[in-house]
Parts: sequence; C-alpha cells; structure tokens
Amino acid sequence: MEKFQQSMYDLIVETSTKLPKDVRRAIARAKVRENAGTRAAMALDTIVENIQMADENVSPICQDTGLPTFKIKVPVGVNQIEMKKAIRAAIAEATKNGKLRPNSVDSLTGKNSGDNLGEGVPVIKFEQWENDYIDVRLILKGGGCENKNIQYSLPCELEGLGRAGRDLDGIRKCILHAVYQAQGQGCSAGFIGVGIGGDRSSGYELAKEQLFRSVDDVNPIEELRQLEEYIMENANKLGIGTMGFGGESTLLGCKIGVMHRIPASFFVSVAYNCWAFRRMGVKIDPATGEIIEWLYQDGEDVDFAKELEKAEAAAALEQGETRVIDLVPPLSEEQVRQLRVGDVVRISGMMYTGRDAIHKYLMDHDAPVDLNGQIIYHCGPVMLKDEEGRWHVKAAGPTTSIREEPYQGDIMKKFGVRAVIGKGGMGAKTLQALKEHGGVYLNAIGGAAQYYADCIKSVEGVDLLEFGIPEAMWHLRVENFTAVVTMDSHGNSLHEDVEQSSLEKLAQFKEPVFK
Ligand SMILES: O=C(O)C[C@H](O)C(=O)O
Ligand code: SF4
Repeated sequence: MEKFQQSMYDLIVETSTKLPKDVRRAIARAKVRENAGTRAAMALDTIVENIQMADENVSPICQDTGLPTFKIKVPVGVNQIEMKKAIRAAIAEATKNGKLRPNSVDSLTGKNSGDNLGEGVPVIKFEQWENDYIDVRLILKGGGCENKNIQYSLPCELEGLGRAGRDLDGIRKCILHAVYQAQGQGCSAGFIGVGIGGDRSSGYELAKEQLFRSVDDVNPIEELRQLEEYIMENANKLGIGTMGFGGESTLLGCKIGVMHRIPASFFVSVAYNCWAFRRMGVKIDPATGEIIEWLYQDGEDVDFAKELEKAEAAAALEQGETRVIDLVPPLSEEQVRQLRVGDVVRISGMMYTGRDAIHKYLMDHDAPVDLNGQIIYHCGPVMLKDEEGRWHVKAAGPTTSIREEPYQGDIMKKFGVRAVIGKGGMGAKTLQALKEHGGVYLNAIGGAAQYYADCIKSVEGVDLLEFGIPEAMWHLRVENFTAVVTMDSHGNSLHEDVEQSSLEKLAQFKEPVFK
C-alpha cells in the first residue's frame, strides 16, 4: 500500500480542480437550454470559462473546497488505520500546495487549523465488501450549498404548495420546495440528492449518498424514476435560473433514494449541491495502493473550449443592450446612485475582502483601513505565500452574502462603504440601507474562483490574519473585475423579484400529481 498516499493526493487534486464528465455534460445541457443574451446565459459562460481555467491551472474550481468527505469500500483484511493516516497526510499536503483552502475551524475558538485537519475532519467512512479492490469516493461540498440542505418532517404545510402528506405526492412537494428555498444562494443551477425515510441523521446520510450516483443513471425503482423525471422537468419551470438571475436552468440533476423509517417519523432530506459538483472516485489495488481506474469518466467529454467560442459571439451580441460601467474606487454617493439593477460594472483598483468574522468584528471595532467610498468583497480566497513572503491568490470567488444580512447595512453606514460584492443577494434590511445611505449590491458569479483570481493583479496587504486565511481582510488590486448590479439605491432588488415570481410559479404545482 506504499502508493496509497500518492493516490489519495491525486484524487484530491483531481476532485478540486476538474469536474467529472457527467457533471460537464449536465452543465453543457444547461447552456443549450438557456436563452442567449440573458444574464443567466452570461453567468453560465463565466462558469464554463472558469471550468476551463481550473483545468489549465490545475487550481481549485471554487475557493470553497468544502468539508472533504471520503466513502471507502475495502476488502476484508485491509488496514483502515493506515489508510486514514495516509488520507490525512494527503489532505495536509494538498492544502499546503493550494489545491484545498484551509477550511477546518475550531467551532468553539474559531481558530483555523491551517491544514484542513481537525476533530472529525476530514470525514472518512469505511465499509467492508467482498470485492478484491478498494473503492474510494470523495466529495468536496462547499458551505454555501451545504447551508441550503433542508429536511422535512411529513406531514407539513409548505409555502406555495399547501399540505404535504405522507405519500409520494407529499415527497414531490418537499423536493420542489427544497429547490425553491435554495434560490440562487447555493450557486444554482444545482444538483440534489434526496433521502426518503430513516431518522434525521440517516436521512441526510442517504440524501448525500445519492450525490455519488452518476448524473445520467436511471433509478431502478419505478416510482422514484418517475419522480426524478418529474422533478427535472418541473423544477426548471420555477424560473430561478443560474445564480438566481432568472432563467431556464435551475436544476441539473435529481437523485432520490429510499430507506425504511419508524412509524412515527417520515423525513424527506434534501442535500443541495452547487454547479461546482466536485465528486470523484477511484478503484485502488489493495496490494500496491495504486489507482487502477478513475470513476465517473464514462461517455462523452464536453469540449468547453468550443463552447467558449460560441459564448464570445453571444456576449458581443449582448453588449449592445446592457450598460457596462467602469468603476474606480473610492466611489462617490452620486456615482453609486446612478447605478441600476441590470447594469454591468467593471471595477479596477482596490477592494477589501470581508466575510463573517470581519463583519462581526467591524460592528464594535474600527476598520483597519479607511473604507470610505470603498468596496467590500464577500470572499474567502485560497492564498499561498512565496519564499519572499509575498501572497498570491489561487482562487477567489464570492461567498454567500445573506450571512452578513444582520450587519451589512450598519457597516456600510458606519464606514461609508459604497458597494459590496457577493453572491445570492441580500435581504430587506440591506436594501433599505442601500437606499438611505447610497449603496449598491453587486453580484459576482459564485464558484468562478479562477475567473476572478485572474482579475486580481496584486495582494497589497492583509489585516486580521488571526481569523484564518478565508476570514482575513485581504487588500486586493483588481483589473476589470466584472459583476452585475442586482440591488440598487432606489429600492430595486432582482433577488426579491425572482423570489416572488418563483413562489408564484411554485404554487402552480399545488395539485396532486402522484395519487
Ligand atoms: O466559503 C466560501 O468561500 C463560499 C461558500 O461556499 C458559499 O457558497 O458561500
Ligand atoms: S461558492 Fe458556490 S460553487 Fe463554491 S462551494 Fe459555495 S456554493 Fe459551491
């Protein structure tokens, strides 16, 4: 088994940097479905470009490399303790090389371990089987989509859909609702795994297990095959679209599993995965530890380079209609008040990262830099330090902004911040503050971590690094950083509009379908 650690390192790097073929095909299908020239089509073009860049740079597709979860099947007699050690060493190595973001945080002290190791992290689950090879599957599921997982206890009342009973039709309603409640915040278009039955923990476990199925497989249970097909057809009618921008592609895959339950409980658990669906698998020779075969690689590959050529043509078409505005901070109130939902902005100059820890800190501390007229970027990047002590950005896409909702408006007013960049949009409190203070919310494309890293020309400083790499305040000099205005200073919010219209569409699915 001497090669096992190297094999695990290769599996981690491949999973973080290259999407499997079945996922690529699903994304290509979404592109075909999307109407050219729309914001959703533009978002999909950025996603495709990002996938291509991650391939070429062998760098993380998304900066959030998740909570690494390994599912391993071993022949009887294989030493699981040694395997665990090798996996932990491979994880630490991949983190050191910038293939994973240091993502393991002590839940009580908030301290980042720095190497992705920690209490219960990574997750490694073993099972024995009677085959003569080892099967290792890995999923890197990020926090934004993990936060959109949801569990229903039937019977229940669902917004838009009414009563959901303890039957197939009740399950149907839960799944549609799960897609609706995620909106664009889990970086739609997404993939869902559904677990029917079990208890609260085994139900979620079953839901996550479904994410290891191939996107193109067919459910062997006839009712579930029908339900999967129904969901794929109808969830895309909710009009949430890529990034929640509205559009035709909201869901890229739906896999449903079932297990027994106890009489009093009836859970439907849904695991939501973003478009950056990073899961991979290998077969391993138990004698040497070498990789015998890569999984999820059947069928046709998608040539995203060709897709990009088509995208360029569409973008040229679109530019005539959309206002594209160049911004160089510091921004004045007047400049910001001129921006309207739907405008595209291109930023050159400085921006400062700030996410959960920074927002909480700024509520009762001074800012380490003058933020007057500046832009805060909701981002937890992957950073590497070179031998001379200079920092380099390895991946830097936006994080889910709604987590900062309790703080954002107050922080903008307190420090004179004029714009925030993130993804998924923010709520009523921030919208009100944008109006009162003269501010704007800019939506970047979630998961496009290579695309944005490329816009960052230098790292000019860092504050509060004691919060850990993802949570520190990084001072970034950018060039032509592109984002869409989705909330403006006149009370308009694209997110509010899409949420409202998708709720109306959800209500169309109220009547029973499966008797
Ligand atoms: O932690 C992050 O960088 C992002 C997270 O995955 C998110 O979707 O908000
Ligand atoms: S930022 Fe988006 S793409 Fe990245 S892990 Fe979070 S949900 Fe997924």
